Amino acid sequence: MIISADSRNQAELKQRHTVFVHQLELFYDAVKLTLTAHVVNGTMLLLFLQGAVAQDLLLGWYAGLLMLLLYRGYTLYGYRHETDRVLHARRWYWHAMIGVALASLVWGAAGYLLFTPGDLYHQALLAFVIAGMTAGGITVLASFSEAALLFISIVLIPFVFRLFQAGTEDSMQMGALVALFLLLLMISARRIHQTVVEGLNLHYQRQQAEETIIRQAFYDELTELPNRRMLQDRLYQDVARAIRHGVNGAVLFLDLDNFKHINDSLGHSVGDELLIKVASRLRHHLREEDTAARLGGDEFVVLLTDLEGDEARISSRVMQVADQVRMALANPFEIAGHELHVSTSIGVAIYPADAKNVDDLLKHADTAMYRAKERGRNLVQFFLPSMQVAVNELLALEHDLRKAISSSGLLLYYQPQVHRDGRVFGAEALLRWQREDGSMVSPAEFIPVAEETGLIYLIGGWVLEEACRNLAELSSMEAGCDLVSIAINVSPKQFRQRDFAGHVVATLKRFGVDPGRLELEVTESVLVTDYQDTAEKMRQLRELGVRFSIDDFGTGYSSMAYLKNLPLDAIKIDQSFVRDLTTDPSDASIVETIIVMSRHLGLKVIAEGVETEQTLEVLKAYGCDNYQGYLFGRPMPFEAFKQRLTEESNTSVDRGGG
Ligand SMILES: Nc1nc2c(ncn2[C@@H]2O[C@H](COP(=O)(O)O[C@H]3[C@@H](O)[C@H](n4cnc5c(=O)[nH]c(N)nc54)O[C@@H]3COP(=O)(O)O)[C@@H](O)[C@H]2O)c(=O)[nH]1
Repeated sequence: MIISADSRNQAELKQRHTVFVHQLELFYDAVKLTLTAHVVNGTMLLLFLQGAVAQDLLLGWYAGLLMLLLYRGYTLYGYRHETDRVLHARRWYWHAMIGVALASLVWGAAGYLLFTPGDLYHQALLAFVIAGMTAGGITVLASFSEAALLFISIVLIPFVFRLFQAGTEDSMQMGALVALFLLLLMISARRIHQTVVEGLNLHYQRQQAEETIIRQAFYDELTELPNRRMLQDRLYQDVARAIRHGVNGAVLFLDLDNFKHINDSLGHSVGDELLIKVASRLRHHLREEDTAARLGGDEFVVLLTDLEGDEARISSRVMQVADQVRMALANPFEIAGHELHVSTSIGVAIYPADAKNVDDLLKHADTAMYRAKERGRNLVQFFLPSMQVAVNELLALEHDLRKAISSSGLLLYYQPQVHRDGRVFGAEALLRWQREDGSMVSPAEFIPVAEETGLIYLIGGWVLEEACRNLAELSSMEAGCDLVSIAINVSPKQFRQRDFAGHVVATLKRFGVDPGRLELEVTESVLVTDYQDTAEKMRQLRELGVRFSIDDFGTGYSSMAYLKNLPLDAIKIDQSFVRDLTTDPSDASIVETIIVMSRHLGLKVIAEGVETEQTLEVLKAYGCDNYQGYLFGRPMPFEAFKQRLTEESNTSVDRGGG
């Protein structure tokens, strides 16, 4: 409330000052005309009153008039050459007022000193000239009512006084008329002044409204940098200019690597402040003719224009600027008591070489920026045509994947997990995408795309639901199947969803599934990022009975701390160690170590990718009791998996088991 009243006051003050500056402008614009009126009327008076007034007096008055003209000419010259009329407006106002006061004195003196008592003819001539001066005066002085009122009062009152003082009937009648004229002039002066000021206020408000419209349409509200529309416009013009003049330009696409983390952990106001400071550093490090724009979020674009020379020179110049910008943003930011460190990935596209079209240029620079991120962030990457091919393929994949999600193109396969005695105790649910032509796309190919595009939320939700639906169906089957559990893969992004645990619980409830039969496979990266949040979600689900296993163990961080502290049930030894177990002694010792360690920690261990009997024998010898791999069955459709369970159950009944 206080802030808005404050800013309203400031806006009013600004308006008043701007209107005042325009009033002054109008005043000085009229000075030339005023000087002409002084010369013409003064000279007429000199001629008319020749012989009727003492020569010395007349010439003395005329000399005074010329002095006045000199002063006003001098102030007009000074005002015209003033470099900051806004800042020094007050000073020029006082010069204007002094000029008006002096003019009033000169013409007031005319009415008083050049008055001819008893000579009605010359009195009328004097009245004629003075009336002309004052009537003209109220229009040219209308921008300042005080100036107009001062002028007409000081000029006319001594003249009226002399007319009444003369005492004749004619002069007194003329005095009354001039007094009436003075009154009318005062009223007119006020009205003209009001019209002028209202006009100036309206002009100011319209100008402000236009500026606001332009600002909102072409500038980013937060950072006040040009926005996407303005950038596109400038880029369009500069590409055309570059082609015409045979020069080059560069588009630098900037993305702050850890902005999302800062925004999420410290709040949006800190995030906003950071963006404002980034914008200010960008402005500071660029030449006047270059443009820094904000596209939205933490994405900025810098436009470097007029780059001349051969390809090598241009590239090295752009690299130099890009590195300067990157380093400028790498200096810590002090915001709300935090010292924030930001790194920036920059993608570069050169025009017209890389593209002549605005959209393509921005796309290419964006693609290069993504490549910089893939290469490890905090880097500058120039666009290469091969990148575009990869991007197009990726976009096509994303498009097809979206279609597959909405048209039941996704399937869930199950790969049996078996115990030492060959009994199936569970299965890993593995996603399959069957294209319309029947071909299968590997999850290894599309899960990363789904992660990148956010489609993983939809897909992960579908997998959970499908697995629960299948688990419910298994529970309703005859004896022998009800102990089987299903493990699903949970992607890091999916796990970090705010309501992930709630969603799992709701889905289990919806299908009436025992939580103890659901296992969530998470990778080591999930466990080490945002530890508190991960631990909380795991505990919440573990309390209900949901189990957790670490997938691909040994390929990531392999921190002992999380093995000890998090509610884990099983470790899955990555197939890359299992595959060469019988031939590679290092892999053999890694596998053996993991098995021994798991046993000590009270964790179940499952070996993935078991393909041969020899591998199985070694695993058994090391004490590993649970296996998954082609040796026991490839991932298969749910119906086939059910069939397998039924067959096993029958075999065990035949053998007298149960
Ligand atoms: N977030 C999700 N990720 C998923 C989901 N479904 C699968 N995936 C991940 O995709 C990756 C590739 O999976 P896939 O092609 O299905 O490969 C799995 C098995 O088929 C394969 N496997 C199993 N046994 C053997 C074997 O004996 N030899 C051999 N060469 N390959 C074998 O291993 C993959 C199992 O991987 P893992 O999850 O590490 O246990 C893979 O990373 C999946 O995780 C999903 O629904 N969500």
